[in-house]
Amino acid sequence: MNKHKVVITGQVLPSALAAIKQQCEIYQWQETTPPQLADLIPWLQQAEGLFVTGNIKVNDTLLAAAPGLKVIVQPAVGYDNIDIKACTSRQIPFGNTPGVLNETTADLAFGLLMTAARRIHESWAWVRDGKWRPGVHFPLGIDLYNKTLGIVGMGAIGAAVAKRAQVSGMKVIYYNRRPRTDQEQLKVEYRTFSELLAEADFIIVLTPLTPESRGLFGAEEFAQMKPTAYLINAARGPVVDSQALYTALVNNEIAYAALDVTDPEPLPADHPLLTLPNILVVPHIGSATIETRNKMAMLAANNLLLGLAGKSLVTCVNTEVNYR
Ligand SMILES: NC(=O)C1=CN([C@@H]2O[C@H](COP(=O)(O)OP(=O)(O)OC[C@H]3O[C@@H](n4cnc5c(N)ncnc54)[C@H](OP(=O)(O)O)[C@@H]3O)[C@@H](O)[C@H]2O)C=CC1
Ligand SMILES: O=CC(=O)O
Repeated sequence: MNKHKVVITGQVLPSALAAIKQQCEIYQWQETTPPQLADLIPWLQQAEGLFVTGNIKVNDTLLAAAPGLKVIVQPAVGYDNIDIKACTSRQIPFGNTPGVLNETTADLAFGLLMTAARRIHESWAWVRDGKWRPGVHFPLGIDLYNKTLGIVGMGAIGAAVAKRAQVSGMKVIYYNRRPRTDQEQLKVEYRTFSELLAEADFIIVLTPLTPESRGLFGAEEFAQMKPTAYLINAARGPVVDSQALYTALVNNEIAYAALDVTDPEPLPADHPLLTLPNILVVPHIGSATIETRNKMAMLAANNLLLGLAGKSLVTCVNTEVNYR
C-alpha cells in the first residue's frame, strides 16, 4: 500500500507520531531551531498532509510550494499563523484543537492571577534567598474575594476561567464583540470594553489574535484601567502592546501584569519588561500538561488521517471545505 506523504514541521508527542507513522511516510523537521520555508520546499512538493508545530507561518507562498496538499492540522486552538483564506481558496481543510484544552488553559490563566495577587512566586524566591528570618515579614498581597474579574474574550476558555473566579468569590464581567446568549446561566455580566476597563480589578485576556484584536491593549486602554488593576494575558502576545505595557507598569498606571504570552515570543532575556518588579512571565504554558498536550496531539493526528482519507475532520476551522 502506498503511504501518504506527510510533512511535520517540528516535534510531535510520541503517541501522535506513532498513529501517523502507521499510515504515512513522514518528513519531519528535527532541528531545535524552526525551519525556513526553503528547508521544507523539497518535502512540501510531494506532501499530501501538513502537521504544523512550532508556529510556522502557513501562507500563500508555502501553499504554492505544496500543490498536492489535502489537509493541514495544528495541535492548538489558536490559528493566527495560518492564512485560512489561502487554505480555503485551495480547498484545503484546516483542523485545530478546540475544547480539549479549555480546563487546562483556564487553570493556568487563573493560576497566574492568583500567583500574582498573592505573590506566591516572589515569596518563594524570598524564602529561597534566605530572607525569611524572625520578625521579618514578606510584603502583603491582595484578596481575590469580593473583587471584580473582567474577561476580554469570553469564549470556551473564558467561560472555564469564570467558573474558577466565581468559586473564589469574585464577580465576573466580560467583553466580547457580541454578548453571549448564555450569560445568565454563566452568571456573568456584559460590559462595553471601556466599562470593563474602568470597573475590573483583574483583567484576563483570552481573545484570538486577529487584525481587530492586535494591539487591543495600548496606552489609551491602560489609562482607563484602575491604578490597582492586574492584567493577565493568556491569549497571544500582540493583543497587548509591549511598549505601552512597559510604560504603564513603570508609571504605575496599572499595578501588575502576568503574561503567559508575549510580543516578541520568546521574550529575550534582556527585554525591558523583564527588568520590572511588577511583572510575572511564564513561557506560553497555557495548555502544557501531559494529559492535555496528548489530547491535542491525538486530535490533530486524527484530523490529519481523516483528511488524508478524504473524510470530515472532527474539528475544522474552514468548514466550507471540510470533506463530507
Ligand atoms: N496561552 C495559551 O497557551 C493558550 C492560548 N489560547 C488563546 O486563546 C484564544 C481563545 O481560545 P478559545 O476560548 O478556545 O476561543 P473561542 O473562540 O471559544 O473564544 C474567543 C472569544 O473571543 C471573543 N473575541 C473575538 N474577537 C474579539 C475581539 N476583537 N474583541 C473582543 N472579544 C473578541 C469571541 O467573541 P465574539 O466573537 O463575540 O467577539 C469569543 O467569545 C485562542 O484563539 C488562543 O489564541 C488558547 C489556548 C491556549
Ligand atoms: O496557545 C495555544 C493554543 O492552543 O492556541
